[in-house]
Amino acid sequence: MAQGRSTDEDPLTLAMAPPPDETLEQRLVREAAEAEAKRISDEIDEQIRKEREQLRRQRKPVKLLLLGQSESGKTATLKNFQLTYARREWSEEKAAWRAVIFLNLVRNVNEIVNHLASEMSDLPYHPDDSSEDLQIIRAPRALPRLKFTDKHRELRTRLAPLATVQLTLESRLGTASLELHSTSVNTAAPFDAPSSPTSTYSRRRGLQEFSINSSNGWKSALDKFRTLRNTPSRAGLENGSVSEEGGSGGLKRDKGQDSTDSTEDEIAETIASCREDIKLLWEDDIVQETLARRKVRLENAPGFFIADAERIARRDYQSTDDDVIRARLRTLGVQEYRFIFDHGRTMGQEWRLYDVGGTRSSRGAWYPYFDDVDAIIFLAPISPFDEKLAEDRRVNRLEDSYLLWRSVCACKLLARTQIILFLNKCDLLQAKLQRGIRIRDSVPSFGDRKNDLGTATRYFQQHFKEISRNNSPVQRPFYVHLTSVIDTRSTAVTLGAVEESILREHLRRADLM
Ligand SMILES: Nc1nc2c(ncn2[C@@H]2O[C@H](COP(=O)(O)OP(=O)(O)OP(=O)(O)O)[C@@H](O)[C@H]2O)c(=O)[nH]1
Ligand SMILES: [Mg+2]
Repeated sequence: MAQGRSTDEDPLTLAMAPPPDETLEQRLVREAAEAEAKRISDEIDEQIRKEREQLRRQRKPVKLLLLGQSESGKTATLKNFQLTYARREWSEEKAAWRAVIFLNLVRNVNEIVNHLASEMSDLPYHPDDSSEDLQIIRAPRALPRLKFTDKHRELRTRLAPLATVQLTLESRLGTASLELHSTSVNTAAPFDAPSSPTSTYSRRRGLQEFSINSSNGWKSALDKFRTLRNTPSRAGLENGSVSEEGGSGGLKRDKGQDSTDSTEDEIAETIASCREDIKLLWEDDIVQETLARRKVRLENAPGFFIADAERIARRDYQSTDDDVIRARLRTLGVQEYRFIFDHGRTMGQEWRLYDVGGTRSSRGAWYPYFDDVDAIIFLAPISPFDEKLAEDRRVNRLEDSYLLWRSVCACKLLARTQIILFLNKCDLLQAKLQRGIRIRDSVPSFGDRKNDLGTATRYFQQHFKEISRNNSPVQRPFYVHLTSVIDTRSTAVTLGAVEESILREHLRRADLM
């Protein structure tokens, strides 16, 4: 039976068997073809194995930490990620930002009304020294009194209800809606303190004070206003803030929801009834002169919406993408934001973004997040080269960013972590330079360089690069982007590059494990 074939062998085997009268030459050709077919089949198997492996590794979430001083644009960057890669969550959350936009608008109005009231009563004014943008402000000689009329008195009276609206919104939105105006922390990077027994104690205390808590972040602040009209039930991932109890700031209807909805409607109603007066106030020449004399530049401050009052102060106002990106609500503690990308190269991949509070007193809570993070986006706003920190008026904002950047680069735990620098608020920098503000007046080392955007960004970029080179424990590539993260289109392009670079690093790290 050695040569013979059993007649009950299956037809396929018989069909594939070499013909009994095969010549040597034919056999060689057949065997070569079979070897080639096997090679191709093995290659396909290997490809499938690799793809499976890749999928397995991709399933591990990509962890991204957003760092930078307060008002640097961390939350605005997070919103851009959401807008670009998680559109469903974005559209669910968008409506909830309406209350914040209302608060921002009402604050603009009340701030102006307060300045108007004290200028009308000739009260002495001590200007906010957070900006040194004083070169084009009034000459030292006494200026003639402004010619206020009944119109200004009436505007003040008719806009008075907005003071109550502000208080209602602040109490609803909680602590996050209030900016921090002082701190006892006087270092740029409190996570970096030497570990003496006292500092360990104070660090632990700091961590307790600022531990992640679902009840104090912007997400939970928004939850109170979240409108659930369109909220589908959410299986699987939820975005939410981490809490020690494992709670989530995700989409939950709280008991007060109905009353919240009606309060928000009433607020919209009150604001809408003031629409014409808000416009009159903002467009009034005497009011503008009052603000100029008092060195108030609302248009450069976060949450500037009064110029859009015509559109926003309406009962049926719905937040737009751009408004949400520009809305200002401070981040407290550390907010974890999870989502599965529905777009881009990493479609289907889970990302976890950590958005932190950036004031000096919040930075003590950052350290635990340095472990096991794939990448950091460090935001350094370069427009406030002539401004002071809100929480410590002695400290120049740019100087604070340099110190913070140095500590992050020098941190041993981050020695092998990819850090991507966003030199942010380039739009505001350009506006400042166009107004004739000279960098060298606040940054002497800038010297006689040209006072234009290109020269300035190159100069700042070089400075950050040197700090990284001189302080990183292990040499690391310097990734930098010039950004204005309120510009959603250009930011989407930047995030595309960032996504790719982080993913590459994520896969490389997974390979090492
Ligand atoms: N014009 C302009 N405004 C920006 C830019 N980036 C951020 N903003 C605005 O600046 C304000 C502060 O930005 P946030 O993203 O809230 O700052 P943050 O870093 O999260 O601040 P904290 O939560 O306090 O740490 C918001 O109103 C933003 O819309 C920018 O590039 N240009
Ligand atoms: Mg924030």
